[in-house]
Amino acid sequence: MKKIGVIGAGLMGNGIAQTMAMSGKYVILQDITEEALLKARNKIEKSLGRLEKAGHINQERVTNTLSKITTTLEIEQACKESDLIIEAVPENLQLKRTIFEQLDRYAPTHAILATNTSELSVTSIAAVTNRADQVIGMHWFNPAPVMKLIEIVKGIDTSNETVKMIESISEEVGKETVLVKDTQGFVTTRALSAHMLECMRIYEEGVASLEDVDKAIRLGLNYPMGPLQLADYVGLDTMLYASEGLVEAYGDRFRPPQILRKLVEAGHFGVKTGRGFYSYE
Ligand SMILES: CCCCCCCC(=O)CC(=O)SCCNC(=O)CCNC(=O)[C@H](O)C(C)(C)COP(=O)(O)OP(=O)(O)OC[C@H]1O[C@@H](n2cnc3c(N)ncnc32)[C@H](O)[C@@H]1OP(=O)(O)O
Ligand SMILES: NC(=O)C1=CN([C@@H]2O[C@H](COP(=O)(O)OP(=O)(O)OC[C@H]3O[C@@H](n4cnc5c(N)ncnc54)[C@H](O)[C@@H]3O)[C@@H](O)[C@H]2O)C=CC1
Repeated sequence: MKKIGVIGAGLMGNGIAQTMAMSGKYVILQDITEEALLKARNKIEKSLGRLEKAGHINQERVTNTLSKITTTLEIEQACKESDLIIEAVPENLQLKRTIFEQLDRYAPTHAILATNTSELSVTSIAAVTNRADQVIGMHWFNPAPVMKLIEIVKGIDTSNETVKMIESISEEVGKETVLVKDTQGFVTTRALSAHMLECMRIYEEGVASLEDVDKAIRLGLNYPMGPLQLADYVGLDTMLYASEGLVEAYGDRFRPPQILRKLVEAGHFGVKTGRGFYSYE
């Protein structure tokens, strides 16, 4: 797999594009606005700069990586020569199904179509294509260039060959993998949501301040980030979509807390909008 299409250049799309290009893949990154593409390029440059400053890569690798990434507003352009297409558009089943119809139409017949969904049904997404055996969940973690895991989700019709190819490319780009059945939330989103949503309720009930809930989990349980800080980092919009999907599958225990819903209603999605539980302005 030499050429990778990435659909959606947001938080995850730009990190996935960067990781692939750092491993020598040619990447074509697509989004619906020039602004999103520009923002993505800036984020990639910043992240590469950070890795260079920390001594992980040299200037030549930075230049080389950037030269391997092109951007486009045309989904057809991102598909037509790609061996693997990774979708990272917002967590909405209908949107993803619409995108996959187009990926199926424009991608070469050998291409694998992967979704970075956090919890939606890979099987349902695959069902709109004529190649369900070549559709798979390839669930990355934020920040994609740093986090070690890819959670591979095998839909009902995903072939073993497709699984093997995704395991192989994940390893090639320096990631470890786990293989999971296509169930709502897989392993990681189901486990993380239970923890994060409960921490939001603890804060909502006034048990401790925002800072102290985060500090308690960070220092007392040895997590790299507090749950409310992590929620801002992941994106509160994404968290709300994910928890709504989990409620449908597992019931009330994943019900989104009022505070999460209100922040999203106000347009405060976390780091990406400058405000969430914390302010970043
Ligand atoms: C209802 C719930 C629904 C949820 C559904 C959506 C979510 C999903 O589907 C799946 C997810 O992604 S869940 C989120 C997973 N991510 C995490 O948990 C991140 C937790 N935080 C961390 O690991 C570290 O704070 C972190 C690595 C971020 C930063 O590390 P530190 O705190 O130690 O800070 P630094 O010292 O600044 O960084 C450590 C090293 O990493 C490098 N780095 C960090 N960010 C980078 C980036 N964006 N690009 C490049 N390099 C980066 C940094 O340079 C540093 O390197 P060293 O100098 O070598 O240590
Ligand atoms: N935020 C996180 O920590 C993680 C998110 N995910 C999943 O990755 C996917 C994307 O999430 P984020 O990158 O956080 O969202 P985001 O909101 O940062 O980025 C989504 C991007 O998709 C673009 N987009 C919207 N409609 C589009 C279309 N029709 N065609 C092309 N691009 C379109 C948007 O303009 C935006 O740039 C979601 O399914 C999410 O659940 C998976 C792992 C971690």
